[in-house]
Amino acid sequence: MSSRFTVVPTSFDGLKILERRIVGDERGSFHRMFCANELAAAGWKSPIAQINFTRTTLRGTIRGMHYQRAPFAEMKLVACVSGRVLDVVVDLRAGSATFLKWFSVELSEDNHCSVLVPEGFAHGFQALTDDVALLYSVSSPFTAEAEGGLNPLDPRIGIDWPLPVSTISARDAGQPHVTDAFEGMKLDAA
Ligand SMILES: Cc1cn([C@H]2C[C@H](O)[C@@H](COP(=O)(O)OP(=O)(O)O[C@H]3O[C@H](C)C(=O)[C@H](O)[C@H]3O)O2)c(=O)[nH]c1=O
Repeated sequence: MSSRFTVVPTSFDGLKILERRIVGDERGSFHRMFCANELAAAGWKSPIAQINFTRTTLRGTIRGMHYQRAPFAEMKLVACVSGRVLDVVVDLRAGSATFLKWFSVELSEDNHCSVLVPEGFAHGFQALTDDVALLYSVSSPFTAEAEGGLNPLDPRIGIDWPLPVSTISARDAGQPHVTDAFEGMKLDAA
């Protein structure tokens, strides 16, 4: 069976864009959202621990930048199943050549792209249309006590959000800015 995904590497180690191949017929279309075999080859090495669905009502809303500290760090496979978002990740891996650098990709219902985010990244997005929905698989269960966050408007990270922020949670708006003391995530931390 031919591949159901085209895996596109990025300049960030382990961060991949997956283009889902659409199978269509007179009834409509079919595409695979996850495939253990193909995803293992792309770097997804763990069972799926959770699949999350979020709906965001207003264009311009930002959710993020969230991560879980080791040993609860998560891989994420993120897809937009309604509307359009700018999906953004920040590399928090201690010693990474792209430490504290950000990467963005547009995900939409129509472009059939997912982003495979390795452990050690903060993740967030901005809704580019009203009524966006994200469906994303994570490799580690939600662990509130291990949650961390970056301020999505932190000038030191410098994320270039395309729209004025329309809505942001108090929690996200109140996240601390990165200081010189921030050494990043040591993923082999016990
Ligand atoms: C992530 C998560 C949250 N929750 C609870 C915690 C809160 O009571 C409520 C909303 O959580 P939060 O405000 O963190 O939701 P988002 O702002 O959409 O956060 C998510 O969106 C950004 C973009 C991410 O990448 C993370 O996966 C995730 O943090 O759901 C759960 O019960 N289980 C979960 O797995």
